[in-house]
Amino acid sequence: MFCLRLKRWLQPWSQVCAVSRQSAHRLSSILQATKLPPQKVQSLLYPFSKVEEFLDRSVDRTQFQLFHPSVEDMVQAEKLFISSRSHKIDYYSSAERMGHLPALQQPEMGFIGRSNVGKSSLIKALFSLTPEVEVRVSKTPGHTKKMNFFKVGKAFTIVDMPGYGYRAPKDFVDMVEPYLCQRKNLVRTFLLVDGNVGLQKADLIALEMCEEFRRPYVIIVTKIDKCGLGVLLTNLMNLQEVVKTQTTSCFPQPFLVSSLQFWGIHLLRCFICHLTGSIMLTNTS
Ligand SMILES: Nc1nc2c(ncn2[C@@H]2O[C@H](COP(=O)(O)OP(=O)(O)OP(=O)(O)O)[C@@H](O)[C@H]2O)c(=O)[nH]1
Ligand SMILES: [Mg+2]
Repeated sequence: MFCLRLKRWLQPWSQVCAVSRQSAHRLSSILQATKLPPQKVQSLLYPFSKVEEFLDRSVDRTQFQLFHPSVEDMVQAEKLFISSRSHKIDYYSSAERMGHLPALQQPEMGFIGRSNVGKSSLIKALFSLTPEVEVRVSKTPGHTKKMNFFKVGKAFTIVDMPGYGYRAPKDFVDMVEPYLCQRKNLVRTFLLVDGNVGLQKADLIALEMCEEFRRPYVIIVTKIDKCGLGVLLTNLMNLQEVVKTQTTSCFPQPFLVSSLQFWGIHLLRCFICHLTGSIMLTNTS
């Protein structure tokens, strides 16, 4: 029974992954995405819900409700990611240390993770409906050297951070730690973990740091188009065990994404809009 369900689910997974780069780009708009067959739409919009049934034994459902907004909520959220004259989305400024931080008051969302985990690519995917916003990505780890602030109208700011680990900037600790710990309008930290390799030592150190700051953070599992289902499930089970036993400030639901295939991007846009109070959810069941 388990294998049958697994097989059934594997099919849309591989099919959605098989879309070309060009047609994948069309999926960045929810109206286009919902034209796919229903099974594919589910995988694209709610990737965690699709794997959750295989993780049942490790998920403690008593503590929280899965973030599972309706498609209508996602449509509302998507509007915030489209630039207009009255709602300008743009790169705002960069900072190398606390003294350089922009004096913005609106809620901020900070993205951290190991070099090359896909932070900039994820932000680029979030802004894909406003392609004039330039977010630089690179195959070479250690590409992003400063904290880059992207202003989303008056609603919120998204902050792309340098990566930790391999080729991290020399002043990484002086730059990022005080920001994460002290920035008043930082509403959420998103800690990115590579779905293909799972939690690494450097990720556990970052997790410990987030715990120490006692500010709410959320784990995002990246590059899920790259990994087989078995690898992904193993890494997710390990992650959930760590979250359950070693964290108190971490949101229990990981967000699964592929920035190239747009898996989980619509859900994440909606979550960001929800966290920043930019939309009212119609349905959270
Ligand atoms: N297959 C796949 N590759 C991805 C995905 N996201 C990012 N990548 C690739 O991973 C590499 C690193 O991406 P970046 O977004 O620059 O990573 P980063 O975390 O910003 O890296 P630093 O700025 O160096 O810390 C690039 O070659 C991306 O194309 C994804 O969802 N799927
Ligand atoms: Mg980067």
